[in-house]
Amino acid sequence: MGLYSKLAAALADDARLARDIKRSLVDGLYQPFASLVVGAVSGAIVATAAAFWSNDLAISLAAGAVTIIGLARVLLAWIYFNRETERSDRYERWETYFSIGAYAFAASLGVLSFLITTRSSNLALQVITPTFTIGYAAGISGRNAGRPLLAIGQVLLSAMPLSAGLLASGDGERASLGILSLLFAYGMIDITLSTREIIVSALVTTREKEALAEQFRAQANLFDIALRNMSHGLCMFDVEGKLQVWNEQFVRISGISPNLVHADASAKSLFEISNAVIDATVCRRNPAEAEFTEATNALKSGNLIVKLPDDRIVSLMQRQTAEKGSVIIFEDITERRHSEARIQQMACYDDLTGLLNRSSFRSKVTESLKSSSREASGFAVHLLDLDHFKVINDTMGHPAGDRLLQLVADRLRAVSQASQTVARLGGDEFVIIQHSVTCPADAVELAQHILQELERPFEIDGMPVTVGASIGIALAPDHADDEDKLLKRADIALYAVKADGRSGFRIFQHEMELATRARHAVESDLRGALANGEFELHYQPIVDPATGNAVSCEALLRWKHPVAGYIPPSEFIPVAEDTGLILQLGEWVLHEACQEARHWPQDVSVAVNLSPRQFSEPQLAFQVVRALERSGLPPQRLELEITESVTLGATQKVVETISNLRRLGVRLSLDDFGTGYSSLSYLRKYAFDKLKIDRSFVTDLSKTAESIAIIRAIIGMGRSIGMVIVVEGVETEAQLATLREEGCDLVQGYYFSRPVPSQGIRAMLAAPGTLSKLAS
Ligand SMILES: Nc1nc2c(ncn2[C@@H]2O[C@H](COP(=O)(O)O[C@H]3[C@@H](O)[C@H](n4cnc5c(=O)[nH]c(N)nc54)O[C@@H]3COP(=O)(O)O)[C@@H](O)[C@H]2O)c(=O)[nH]1
Repeated sequence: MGLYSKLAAALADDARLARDIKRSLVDGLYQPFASLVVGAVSGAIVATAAAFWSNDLAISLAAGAVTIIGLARVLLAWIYFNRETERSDRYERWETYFSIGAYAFAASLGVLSFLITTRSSNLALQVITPTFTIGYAAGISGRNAGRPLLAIGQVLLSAMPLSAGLLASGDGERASLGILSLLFAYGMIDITLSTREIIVSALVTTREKEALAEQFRAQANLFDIALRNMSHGLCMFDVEGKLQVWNEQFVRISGISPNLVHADASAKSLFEISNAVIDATVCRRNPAEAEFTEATNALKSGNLIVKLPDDRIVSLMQRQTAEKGSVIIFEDITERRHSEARIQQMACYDDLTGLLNRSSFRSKVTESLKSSSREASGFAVHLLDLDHFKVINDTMGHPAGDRLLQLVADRLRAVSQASQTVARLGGDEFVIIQHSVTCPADAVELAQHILQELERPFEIDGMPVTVGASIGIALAPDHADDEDKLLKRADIALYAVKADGRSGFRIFQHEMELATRARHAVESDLRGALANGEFELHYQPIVDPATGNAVSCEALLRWKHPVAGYIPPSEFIPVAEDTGLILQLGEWVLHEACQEARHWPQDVSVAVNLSPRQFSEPQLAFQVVRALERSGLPPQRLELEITESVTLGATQKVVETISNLRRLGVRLSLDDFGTGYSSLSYLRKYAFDKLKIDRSFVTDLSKTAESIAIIRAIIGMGRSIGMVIVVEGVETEAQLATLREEGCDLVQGYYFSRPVPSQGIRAMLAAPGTLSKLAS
């Protein structure tokens, strides 16, 4: 490539150079400072010598210029070194300043050489000055090669006048020196351009390296930040299992002393130091394998859970690196495990009793069904309901109710063997799965055992509390082969126990299901019966045995089913109570009875039965007022009959309802006395007007001496607290005679009349002779 093309290429390349490289090249012009000083001082020495020895004004002027310019350049360099910020921000300006000084110095040196070769005859000067100039040009071509135009300019400005002077001398030897000097300048320019290429490429390479190093440093820094700030522990092992990289979290999570964690520590030694053991609940253990080998194998499949000596649980996850090493991520999952266990506990167990809950029970039944079909063995489901739990809950408060449920759960746990499953389905409903039941007798035995255990009094708040239980039993696979059906059939059996008066157990029988279906049919028909006018009230007189006059009549509900005919209240009242229909029905009875009583003699009252469910209805007192208002019946002519179960579970609401009713002026009778708790304290507390002794005592009058004794005692007690005693179920003259002898206030029963429709009772009341004839 020719010199010109080289120069053009260099200049074009120069234009493309990045600013910082150009800045470095300009900076290079001022470096080293000493070289500038040496150049200026040597130039000044040569110039002084020339001025002194030549005794020529022009030479002296040129020598002065060399000296002054040289010194000015030193001053410029000094200023440059003292303006640190300015010199890098405004390097173009500093390049210009330097170029002016450099061109001026080269030109003055060239002029001095020209003048000496043409005007001085001093041999020493003719040697020293050109030599210095050529030396200067040679040095400058290398020193300033980074700025080629400047270096070439300096070479030309210093060497060309020297060549011109030598050529102009007319002397052949000097002329050849002049030509040599020209060739020298050409060579220097070529060297400048080549050197420039080397310098620039070195600078570019350095710059790229620095950029790479910076990039690497930034990445390393980011990596370090990421390592330090990750919540997980991390360590990286090389192909030989030697530690290469780790973070603080690794040290913290692994519990290994920090001074034992160092580069090249082996994975095996770290594992051993940590004293970690593989969590057997997660990994299948192979006792033959050493812990570390087993851990390594487990990690190969991706994940490993270990337990540390301080009971922390750590999860390890391994990834292989491209270099066949491995990166292991550590996570302390102790908290997560505990939360999972808590969630699991909450999902599967009943919070109050710690027994399995309904959903776990269902899964257990499913499991039991599967295993029973595999092993051809049977099992029993005992569905258990506490008797009168509501009463205890209402009277003693919910905390006491909760305590009772916990104590019941404890006893159930104690009676059931380890293989049996005990669960609480909700409220006071418990269930037990009894495994390996070969015959119904096995289930009977357990049910009896449970009942015995639950009959023993519990101690709550220092007080003995007695509850019974009812148990419905279904046998698998005989009664059902799916959990829904099994539970449903246990429930049907339980319902049968309750219908029989509770406190016992029954094993499911298919007839029970028929009864349940019939009950469901009643339930669905009952919903439309009121609207269809299928109900009517019959009335039964309550008679004064002394006069034979009816003092009141009890209203008794009858359902005239369009297909089934008369359905007795014992069949539909419990269904109406369960479904809540009793609330509407009860209101209708109240209205109907009050309206009817308006047609009776004024001294005859009407007695209306109220179900316990009606008492939980805040509107009851209002309904009574409305019935009285609409019928115009005076409140004193209305008697409300309630059973003991209402008073037993007396909540504040019930107490308020009873006192509201009393304030209205209506009278209250306690019905079926003697069949329940027969508590004297209730009689006093609610100040009933009447007490009705249950008809079962009258039935037994002729059979047991006890019945008469009880009736006598109740009559005596009632009298003492000013209550009217009514005895129900009088069917014979003999019974009437006995009761009259005992001083019974009022009697009721078939002996006088069965319950009759309104026309019948009206006729009876209009002709009192009918009843008195019987009474006499
Ligand atoms: N909440 C409501 N309950 C009601 C209502 N109407 C009735 N009932 C309750 O239904 C139960 C059964 O009643 P019923 O079949 O009508 O039987 C009553 C009488 O017929 C019967 N009785 C009367 N005298 C005799 C007799 O000499 N022998 C005999 N075997 N039975 C007789 O007793 C029933 C009345 O009992 P009681 O209520 O205890 O006074 C029954 O519990 C009714 O309370 C209603 O409208 N609401």
